[in-house]
Amino acid sequence: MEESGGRGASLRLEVLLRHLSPSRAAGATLAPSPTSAQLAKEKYPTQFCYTLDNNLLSPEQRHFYEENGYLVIRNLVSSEDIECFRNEFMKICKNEVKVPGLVIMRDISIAKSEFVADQKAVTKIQDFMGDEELFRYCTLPQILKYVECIVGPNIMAMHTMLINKPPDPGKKSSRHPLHQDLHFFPFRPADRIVCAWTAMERIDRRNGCLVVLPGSHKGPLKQHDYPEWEGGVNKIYHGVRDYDKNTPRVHLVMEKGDTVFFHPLLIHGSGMNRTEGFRKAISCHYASSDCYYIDVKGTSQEKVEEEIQELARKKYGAEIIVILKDAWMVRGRLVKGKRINM
Ligand SMILES: CCCCCCCCCCCCCCCCC(=O)SCCNC(=O)CCNC(=O)[C@H](O)C(C)(C)COP(=O)(O)OP(=O)(O)OC[C@H]1O[C@@H](n2cnc3c(N)ncnc32)[C@H](O)[C@@H]1OP(=O)(O)O
Ligand SMILES: Nc1ncnc2c1ncn2[C@@H]1O[C@H](COP(=O)(O)OP(=O)(O)OP(=O)(O)O)[C@@H](O)[C@H]1O
Ligand SMILES: O=C(O)CCC(=O)C(=O)O
Ligand SMILES: [Fe+2]
Ligand SMILES: [Mg+2]
Repeated sequence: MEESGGRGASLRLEVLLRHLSPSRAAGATLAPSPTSAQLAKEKYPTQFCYTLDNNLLSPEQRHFYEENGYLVIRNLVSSEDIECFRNEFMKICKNEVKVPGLVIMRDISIAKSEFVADQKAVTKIQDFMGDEELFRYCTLPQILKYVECIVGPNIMAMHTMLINKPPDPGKKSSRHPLHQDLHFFPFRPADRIVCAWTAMERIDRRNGCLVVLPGSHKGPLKQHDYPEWEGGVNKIYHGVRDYDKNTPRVHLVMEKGDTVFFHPLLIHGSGMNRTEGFRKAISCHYASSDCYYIDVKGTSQEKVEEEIQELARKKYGAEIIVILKDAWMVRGRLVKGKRINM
């Protein structure tokens, strides 16, 4: 990285002074070194709108998220932590642990087959905020410090998932169609929402890595529908109806512990799992507690709300009228700062 001659010289002087006389170096004779936010603004003078001023992201990282809508941070979560999450997930699959509020999803190809208490039957668990061990993922300080650069100091964990993408049963149903997560969320503003997604093992094209359309977060929320896939589509796996097919797709190859932060309008999906293993990732969607709920009636999100309410009616009985806002209010958990609206 290039540094202006003046600043480089003053930094060297400061180091020298500190070396010679610590008390003098601490004095007010030298200008304070520029913050990371100041450096970013010098280097990229255009307006930032997807990130907040912070002292963590390098100017390059900040610019990358602004332009592409995602940022991969390598080796952010330790192997030890990931093994704890993996063990807890296995216990849940074996019914050794019961988690209040948990939603367990099985692949459509096995949804109607006989139940086995094994990870083979579980494609994804959602809403693990009732499991202290898994929820620890959402509170990891090294993740929250990146989240804070995007959503600010008051942070809610709104939606949690552990995805256990099964070996494809031969029908390509292990794919996740291209979508925008905001389609599922009745809160705004979108720029104060971010997903953290951590690979629990090496994930590449063979086992179905994330695929992103860089820059798509700058576009609007698009219409979503079930894709017309011959082998069937999982419940609520809506895909964007149309997108620019010429936009280059980027496959995010990630090692265990690598974490991607992405904007809720970023178009993304995942390919099929061609291996025999169950490829695992853990994720959390965060929002600023300053966000507000919107009424999705009359918008492209109306259908997804109806579909979720239909699921809730089946699960909890016909007399229950679930207000989407309330459903989110009870699931969200504060992880940093103050709880304001959410
Ligand atoms: C209180 C309200 C809150 C509701 C919470 C629901 C969450 C909503 C999603 C929010 C997502 C936001 C985050 C963005 C991320 C984007 C996504 O990942 S969206 C895609 C994920 N979608 C889901 O996970 C859907 C939510 N899943 C579920 O609700 C359930 O897993 C379920 C699919 C309804 C199945 O649950 P369950 O009731 O335990 O299952 P069964 O009783 O065995 O089956 C009921 C019925 O459903 C059929 N079925 C089961 N699995 C599938 C499947 N994968 N695909 C299609 N159909 C499935 C099953 O055959 C049964 O059918 P029947 O005809 O009634 O017999
Ligand atoms: N025919 C299709 N129609 C709609 N979406 C698709 C189609 N094929 C793949 N996708 C979606 O596009 C994204 C990336 O798919 P991609 O083609 O990169 O993966 P793949 O076909 O599983 O593997 P690869 O192309 O790397 O061999 C995924 O979200 C996938 O669900
Ligand atoms: O395949 C994955 O791990 C990610 C799926 C996804 O984008 C989602 O659940 O919202
Ligand atoms: Fe998603
Ligand atoms: Mg392909």
